[in-house]
Amino acid sequence: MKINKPKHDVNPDLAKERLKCNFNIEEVTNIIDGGKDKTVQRKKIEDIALNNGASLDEVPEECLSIKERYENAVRKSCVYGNLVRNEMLEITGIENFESPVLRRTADAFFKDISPFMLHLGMFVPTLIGQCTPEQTAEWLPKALDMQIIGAYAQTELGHGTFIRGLETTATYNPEKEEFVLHSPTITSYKWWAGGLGKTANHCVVMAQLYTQGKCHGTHLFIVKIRDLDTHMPLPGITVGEIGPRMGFSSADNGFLRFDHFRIPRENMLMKHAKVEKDGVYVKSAKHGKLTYGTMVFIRVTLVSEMSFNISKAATIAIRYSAVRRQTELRPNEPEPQILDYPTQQHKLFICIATAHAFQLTSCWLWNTFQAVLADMKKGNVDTLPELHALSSCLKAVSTSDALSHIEQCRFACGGHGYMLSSNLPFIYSFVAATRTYEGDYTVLLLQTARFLVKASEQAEAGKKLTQTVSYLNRTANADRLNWDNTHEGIIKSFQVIAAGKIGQCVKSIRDRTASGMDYEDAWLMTTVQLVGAAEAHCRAVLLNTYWSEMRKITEASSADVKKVMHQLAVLYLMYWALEKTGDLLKYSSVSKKDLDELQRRYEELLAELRPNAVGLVDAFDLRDEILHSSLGSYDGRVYERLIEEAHKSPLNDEPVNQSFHKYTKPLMLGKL
Ligand SMILES: CCCCCCCCCCCCCCCCCC(=O)SCCNC(=O)CCNC(=O)[C@H](O)C(C)(C)COP(=O)(O)OP(=O)(O)OC[C@H]1O[C@@H](n2cnc3c(N)ncnc32)[C@H](O)[C@@H]1OP(=O)(O)O
Ligand SMILES: Cc1cc2nc3c(=O)[nH]c(=O)nc-3n(C[C@H](O)[C@H](O)[C@H](O)COP(=O)(O)OP(=O)(O)OC[C@H]3O[C@@H](n4cnc5c(N)ncnc54)[C@H](O)[C@@H]3O)c2cc1C
Repeated sequence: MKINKPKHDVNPDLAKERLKCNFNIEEVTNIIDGGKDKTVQRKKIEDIALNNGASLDEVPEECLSIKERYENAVRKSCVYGNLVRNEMLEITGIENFESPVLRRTADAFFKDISPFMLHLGMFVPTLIGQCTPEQTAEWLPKALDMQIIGAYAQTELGHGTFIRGLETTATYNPEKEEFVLHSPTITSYKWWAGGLGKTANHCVVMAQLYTQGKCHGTHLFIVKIRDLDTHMPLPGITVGEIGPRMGFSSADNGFLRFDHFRIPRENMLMKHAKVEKDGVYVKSAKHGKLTYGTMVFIRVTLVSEMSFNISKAATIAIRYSAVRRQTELRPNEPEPQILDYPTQQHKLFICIATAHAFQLTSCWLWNTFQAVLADMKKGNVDTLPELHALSSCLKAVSTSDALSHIEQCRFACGGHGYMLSSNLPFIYSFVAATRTYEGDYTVLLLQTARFLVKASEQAEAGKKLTQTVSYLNRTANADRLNWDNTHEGIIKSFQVIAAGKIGQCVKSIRDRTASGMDYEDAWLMTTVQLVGAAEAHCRAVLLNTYWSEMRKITEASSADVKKVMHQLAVLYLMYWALEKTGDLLKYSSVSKKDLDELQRRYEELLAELRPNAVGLVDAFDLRDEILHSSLGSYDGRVYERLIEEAHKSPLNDEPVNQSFHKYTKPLMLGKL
């Protein structure tokens, strides 16, 4: 496989690691990409992006002022957006405008984030999912052609989670066939929308719909907020940027206030519910929550996004750990590579396995999502609740796990991992936001818990359950599981843990209502357990899906690739079994001896994977331009790059900073 050729000699330790690798790296890359043809397509698109303007900034993004950072990001977004519409979409096809390949190439342009991300990430998907055919024909081509740039303005200052509590109003006036958008309170300011502050000229707005004197709940509207020529906010619109935050520093998250701002009736996105010209409201015939569709879509895509982010962090930390030597093991012997420490392997190899687990699970989830969409097209919404429960817990757990694994990657790089030039802090702060946005971790797990409690009651009543909860049919009344020290045994034990926890929640709610509490309070008092039960369910789904998809996808692989893919999946099962020993002891007959044996096998597995560690991250095939890391580049020139990056600091522009003469010297001379 052609890897981007390093300009410099490869660090000798890293070169030796590559010689140790005993499987075909390209074969694993093809598995990750979803097939050989997909790898070829990805590389073609990467070449287009990377050969046309994704050059590194002369001054690192992080050394610019807030304004400069934003302006630089807009400049690069325009180059990138132009390439997407003129060249890349021709290869992926318009229907795949949000392909992970495009997302991946964007990283070569932005260390942090593009102000256009929400345009492609949420505005366009909302048009695709929420418009009538006429509205699609009107808006979508303009959006894809970047004639209009949009944002997704749902969250308000006062409410993000509780969508039904949003306060922005859209009141229909049948005489003028217009909606009047209004922000009645300070808490009704739209807040957070990416790209809204300075970049977007349109946005999708979620507002409470009033017609014929009645509120019909939240609906979506497309709103032009700025003049297309002058970019000035239109009268009735107050819009701006919300200020510096933990990450997302090169984008413009925005606020927006409406003062009786009028839009035509046709600007309500009417695929599901409608307001007729005379003001009659026609509700969605299918399901009340279809306006939440873009959120479900993004939750589904975030699982693959998490795989990508973990693979970046793991590549950086593992290559660095092969180059870095520290501490004498024995007197007068060379210091070992830090990758030789089992504690380091414990921090890092799980990251490789998790990247694979999330990638395979995300493909499976994507197929499930497509199947539900196909059902809905035929008018059948029966499969939507399961998709909502699945996408909610997988979004919550994958973002949360990614965050802690990425943090471990930073710890694994010691002090140098704290440098922005390592890119680990950028990856961390980007992923930190994913745990909150598109549905907070706890809130989404509680959504899954609602579904699980109902499923458990149905299982109790002898009803046959759908696929992802069918284990409840087998395990609902099971006592402690007989521990079975096989891979399938571990997966089954996670299903029993989940079933046990869900059953315990149902019991707690029943006990509380029996003692006089109303259902809402009984539910509230049980929410700590409910979150735990939903997490346990998600672990069972992840373990089962990773294991079965890995076996399917490697059926035709070479023996060496089969072996290493199998080892990673076993590592994942064992890691989680050891993380959850308390649960295993509670819900299965596992003994101390069994757990000691599991620990020993886990440690042996780390040692078996050790020679392939660099090969495994090379298989992620992340080009240096995408990694943006002084510690993780293919050639391993870690120390040279750290020094080169240090020299780029604007503080090194002159030998003496003016503050010395202005402040420090007067202080030294007692003249302050
Ligand atoms: C140039 C660069 C190029 C880059 C390339 C592109 C890269 C793309 C990458 C992606 C980047 C994306 C960046 C995104 C940034 C963040 C955007 C946001 O945060 S946006 C803001 C995101 N904000 C959030 O995510 C807010 C989170 N909050 C929520 O989602 C909801 O308010 C709620 C779910 C918590 C409750 O809702 P509520 O209305 O109070 O509902 P109730 O509790 O009353 O439940 C009633 C029934 O409804 C059911 N049901 C509910 N939902 C759904 C559903 N979706 N479906 C089906 N059913 C659903 C529920 O189960 C229940 O059923 P049952 O039990 O009765 O049978
Ligand atoms: C970087 C970033 C980008 C964003 N981009 C956008 C965007 O483009 N468009 C947009 O519309 N929004 C966007 N958001 C907003 C985001 O979707 C919300 O912040 C998110 O949905 C969480 O809502 P909240 O802020 O209201 O948190 P809150 O709901 O106030 O959460 C605060 C705490 O309360 C807890 N909590 C809340 N409700 C419950 C409950 N029912 N049960 C138990 N605990 C609960 C939560 O678990 C959390 O610990 C963005 C946010 C961030 C950080």
